[in-house]
Amino acid sequence: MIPDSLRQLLDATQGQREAEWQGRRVLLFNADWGELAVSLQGAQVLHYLSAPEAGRTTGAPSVSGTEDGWLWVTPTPQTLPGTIRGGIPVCWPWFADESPDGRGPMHGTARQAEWRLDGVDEEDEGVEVHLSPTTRLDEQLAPRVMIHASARRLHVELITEHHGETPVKLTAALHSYLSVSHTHQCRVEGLVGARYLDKRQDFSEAHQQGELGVRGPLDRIYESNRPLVLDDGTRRLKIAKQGSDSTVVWHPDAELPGDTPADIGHRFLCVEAACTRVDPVWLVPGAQHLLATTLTREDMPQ
Ligand SMILES: O=P(O)(O)OC[C@H]1O[C@@H](O)[C@H](O)[C@@H](O)[C@@H]1O
Repeated sequence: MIPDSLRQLLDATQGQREAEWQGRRVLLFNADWGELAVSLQGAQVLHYLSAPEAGRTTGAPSVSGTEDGWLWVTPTPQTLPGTIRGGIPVCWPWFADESPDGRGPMHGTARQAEWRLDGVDEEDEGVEVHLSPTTRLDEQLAPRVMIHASARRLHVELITEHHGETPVKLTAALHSYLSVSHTHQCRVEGLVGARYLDKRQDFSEAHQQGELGVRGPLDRIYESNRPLVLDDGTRRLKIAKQGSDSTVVWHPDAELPGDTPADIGHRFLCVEAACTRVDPVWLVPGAQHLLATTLTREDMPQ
């Protein structure tokens, strides 16, 4: 689900360019393999659409589906220095309110920060984009983001390197806002039997009974590293991940945040590759951690 203003910028793009959207610098790609938009605020993917869905000829048969893309992004984000709700926010160096002193901003400082483009490697089959923050966000840890988009998949990596002297606890998330026909049509397959903490019930513990059907507000941390399928009745999106034993599933249902217009508030579901209080990473000096998410369409010919 792409805002009209971003759609217009992409339609006016041939190949690669930088533009301004909602006061942020954005990298835009409109190529034979598909479309990609990335905000330099937060190194945040805002939009991805594969070529077969856009009806382009890449050798792959075209498939039905919304031409809106796989991600949802609000058309009315907070003004700067506020953040953009949607796409794939990078939550780092902590998830939710798990900052070391408990007082840091929700989901860390990376998504608000300015990032720089370190390199773009574009080929006929797709593009690889490398980003790092323009300022130091942590005393000991340094993040990098790599985004790879091609005709059939979107892959995002968050790499954390430890350049300091003492072990550091890291929590993080790739907080994907996935575009869906309606939240209440969604089924998330692959969590059967998984233990979860229910944030809406004061982190009470439970186990997933049957496949997860979304029918109301949800804020859960599942202890799971399994690949999932999100089926919204119109497409089956496969969500795989690396370096993560927490899967967060979130939608506020009717309690929509102020930056989310009511008419599109049920057009997303967050399914997040995360490291949370369930599986914090203890990084030692010299070590690095890779958190990654890979989206493909299960119902698209490979
Ligand atoms: O509004 P934010 O800061 O983007 O957070 C949205 C949600 O993100 C989810 O990851 C959390 O589990 C929720 O508790 C939170 O409300």
